Amino acid sequence: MVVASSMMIRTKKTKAVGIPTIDLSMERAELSKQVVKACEEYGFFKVVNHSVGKEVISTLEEQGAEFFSKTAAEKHRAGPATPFGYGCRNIGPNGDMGDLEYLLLHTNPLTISDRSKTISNDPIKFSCAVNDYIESTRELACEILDLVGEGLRLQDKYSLSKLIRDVQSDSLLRINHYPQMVKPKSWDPSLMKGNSNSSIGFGEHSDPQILTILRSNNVGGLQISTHDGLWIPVPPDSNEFFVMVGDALQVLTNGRFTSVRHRALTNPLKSRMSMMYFAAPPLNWWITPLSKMVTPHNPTLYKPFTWAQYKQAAYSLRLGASRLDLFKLQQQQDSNLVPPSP
Ligand SMILES: C=C1C[C@]23C[C@@]1(O)CC[C@H]2[C@@]12CC[C@H](O)[C@@](C)(C(=O)O1)[C@H]2[C@@H]3C(=O)O
Ligand SMILES: O=C(O)CCC(=O)C(=O)O
Ligand SMILES: [Fe+2]
Repeated sequence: MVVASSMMIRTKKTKAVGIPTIDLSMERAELSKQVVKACEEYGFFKVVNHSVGKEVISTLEEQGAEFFSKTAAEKHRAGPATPFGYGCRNIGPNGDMGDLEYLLLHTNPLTISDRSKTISNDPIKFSCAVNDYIESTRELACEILDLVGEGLRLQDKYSLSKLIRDVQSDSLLRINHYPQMVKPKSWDPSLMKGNSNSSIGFGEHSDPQILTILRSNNVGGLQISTHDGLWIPVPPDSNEFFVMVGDALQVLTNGRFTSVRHRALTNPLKSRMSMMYFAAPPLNWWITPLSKMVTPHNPTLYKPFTWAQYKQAAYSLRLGASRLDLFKLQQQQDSNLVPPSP
């Protein structure tokens, strides 16, 4: 591992696994190498020494907490989330359920100001908190994508961040609230995990976008899945951010990076609040492997598609689906079936 440091975590199977932790203040050439390495190995890492202001984070956290403390009837005024607005237990349009409630917002400032009217008694305060947080996390996402551009030695190192800087970007902000869960007598066993007291807050999936910037309060629950199928609990850190590779970045890098599968469990003692900025391109932009990522040895793995086409596929499938399979080139899917030439 070339990562600067890592948090050592012991899973139930007592396998020690390090989650890469990357110090953004380190020297640039080494930093870009570490970012690429973490994206390749895990599709997930923690960043420290980022430039997002503490007040920007705490202001949105306060606004989120104020909203979730309202009565159910008040909260439902901001819903249902189809897909934007307030949602409770239902995730997406295809019957996925989890023990959480959430606000899902498009990052376009006009839609935020409109939505804020149903979310807060002080809509201007709410929309300012949301806009400031989006601006800061977008900058962080761009910084990381520029480091990826440098680490991969792309001709235009800004080509990835350009995808999400556009004013028409389809990026989203989500605030999830996982209430403290005391196991009731009539518990739905399908939502329980093993014999622990935790239930599934947000089921296993990968994020469809380019990059996710996640931050939570100091309550654990997030887990990532390793290549050998183990679930790794991620120790929470309310001052720092976690970065996840999404499906679109997997395609842009022609499979060199893999989008990370993850899930969130509830905590039996404390409620958890997380905030995700999902960095996405404009709807009509094409997602196709970057030319530098395609060589005779690494032929393109995916059919070209627009972000709108990918979203349509994502929303037609269940949360945990491996939706990228729909866009794999037939040649690649069937390569194992082709008999070797004589
Ligand atoms: C079940 C679903 C919820 C989701 C849309 C989908 O049909 C499949 C992808 C899901 C996901 C996961 C990451 C983000 O939380 C999200 C907003 C996204 O872009 O894709 C959700 C979607 C959602 O909750 O609407
Ligand atoms: O709440 C979390 O920690 C993760 C949620 C998540 O993965 C999502 O909203 O896509
Ligand atoms: Fe996610």
